[in-house]
Amino acid sequence: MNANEHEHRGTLTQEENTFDEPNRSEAQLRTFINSIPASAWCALPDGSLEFPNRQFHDYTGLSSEEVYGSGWEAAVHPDEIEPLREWWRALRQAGKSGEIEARLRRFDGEYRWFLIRVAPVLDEQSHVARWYGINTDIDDRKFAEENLRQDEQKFHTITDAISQYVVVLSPDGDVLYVNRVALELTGIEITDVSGKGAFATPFHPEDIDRVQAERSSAGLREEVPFELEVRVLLKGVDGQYRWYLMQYNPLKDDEGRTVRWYVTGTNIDSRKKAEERLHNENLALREEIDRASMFEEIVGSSKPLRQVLKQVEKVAPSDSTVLILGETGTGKELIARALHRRSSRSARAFIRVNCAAIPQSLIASELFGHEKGAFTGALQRRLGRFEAADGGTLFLDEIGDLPMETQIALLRVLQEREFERIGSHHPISVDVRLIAATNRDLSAAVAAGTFREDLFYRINVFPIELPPLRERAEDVPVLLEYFIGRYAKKAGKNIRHIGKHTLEQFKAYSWPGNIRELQNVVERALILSDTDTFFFDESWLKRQPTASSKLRGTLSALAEREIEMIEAALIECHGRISGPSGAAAKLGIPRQTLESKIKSLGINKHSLGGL
Ligand SMILES: Nc1ncnc2c1ncn2[C@@H]1O[C@H](COP(=O)(O)OP(=O)(O)OP(=O)(O)O)[C@@H](O)[C@H]1O
Repeated sequence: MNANEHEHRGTLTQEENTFDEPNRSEAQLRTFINSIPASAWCALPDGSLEFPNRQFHDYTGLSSEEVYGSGWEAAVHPDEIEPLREWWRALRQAGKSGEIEARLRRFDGEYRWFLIRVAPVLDEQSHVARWYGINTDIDDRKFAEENLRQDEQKFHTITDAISQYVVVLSPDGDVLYVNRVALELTGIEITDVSGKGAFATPFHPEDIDRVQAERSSAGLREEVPFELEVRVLLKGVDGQYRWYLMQYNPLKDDEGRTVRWYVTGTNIDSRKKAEERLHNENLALREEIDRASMFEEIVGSSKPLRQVLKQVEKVAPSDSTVLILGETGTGKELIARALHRRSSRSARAFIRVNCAAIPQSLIASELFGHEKGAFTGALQRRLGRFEAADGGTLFLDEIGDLPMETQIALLRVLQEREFERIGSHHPISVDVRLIAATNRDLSAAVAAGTFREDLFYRINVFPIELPPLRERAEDVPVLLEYFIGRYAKKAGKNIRHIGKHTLEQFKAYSWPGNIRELQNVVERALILSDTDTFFFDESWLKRQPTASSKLRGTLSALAEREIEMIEAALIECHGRISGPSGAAAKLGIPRQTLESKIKSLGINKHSLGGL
């Protein structure tokens, strides 16, 4: 095919047009055209009608003389004469085939719709030699189309009056119509959402894959009603998405084929938010139940404790980040809960994360959550503790144990108040008050390069230092009484007396495990006691004169601190050294190192393990 022929694709050359071969007579051609069961005609290169067939005459009722030249225009509906002339002129100029729809008057005066199709026949010089046309009656189709259009128009008028989000889809799910309410709510134009795949324009980017999968698998393919939940970006709510329930209903034709989908959207945002809140609160309640002991009061009236409580009262109602410092078992978590309870967030979740108890590789996902498939083993999307604490308080216990990369992520949340789930690029903003606690010396960790300085300054907004029990020995009797009361009740026993000597011993003891250690001693004593006088085995406090304690006078402050930390860890881990719940893991040092330190510092691990 040469270039010229390309240009005239859809036209016939004289060689191809068997009816124009020189050896065929004009009469034969006319006979043939007359036998075509449709209005057919032939026109000269200038467009003037040369020969209309019999059906043309029969339909229009016009004679040959009347239609020759441009006389045929008499059969054209007045509204279509101008567009038809224009189209015909353009076609002749271009020398190309074309088609147009127009109403033509029947012999009885009734107009019907026709599809007029024209093709030129070219001579050897590629000039138009003739135009051949055929007019096909499409009135029934046009009528059906018009009915449908009117029906749809009526439907649109009705749906526009409905104060609900309504969208009409094609059987494939392409948007055909969006009602006024939906357009106003989303602020989008119908042109933004019409066409393939554009249905998701106002949807939350995180929901699109799921919606697409639910629509095409279960939904549109099955051709039965279905519904899904999606977040929709609404105009005028400051870039916020709202949860909508989308209900899809198919409209079927007489043969049961789906011709349209009607989708209604209902705002379910408050229900979803309430569900989320409930979920958070459930989490918090579960934590509360797990740690029922946390409902107890803060016992003690020593000056150092009163000072702490004064600070709690001052800072609790503010949204400031609080850093609680203190040795293990001094009541840091108790104080964190007291801060939450006295804040305006008290009705919302208090979420605790023990950074030391979670394997380092999982801590980021625990805090920020992850998407399904974000890493091996991430079989489900999981919300992180930050999201769970939204509106409430997040308590990061043992913050000094946070790995470096999580420290960076945490710093970002504190600065920008947003984060991404692992495996997602979509930022999530949360409203969380942070309370952190540590028994480590964070400034030393900063100096040693294991804790970020910028994060330290971020969390050290309002530090509260809990004194160790040995510095508030005057609280020991009241704490002892308090724990005896509690555990006697639990053990079904009645303790009436505490010996003077017992009290003195308790007050003199250094309590490296602080209040937790005291609590454990009382619990153990109550289990064993069978009289109404509080009795305990003195060997339980024998740590005081152990080799480690004896050495204290001569050891440097650093070694003393080390001994305290190791002893406290051993008490907490019930004397266990290795394993995930052992003292080595708790201190974040290898087992062998801990073993050799215990030996070199002369710590008696056996006397510490029993509690
Ligand atoms: N002032 C107090 N009155 C009554 N009970 C207390 C007091 N302080 C601490 N406790 C109790 O002592 C135990 C240890 O307290 P908590 O867990 O708050 O200490 P912590 O400093 O957070 O310990 P760790 O550093 O090991 O996490 C808890 O059972 C707590 O209820």
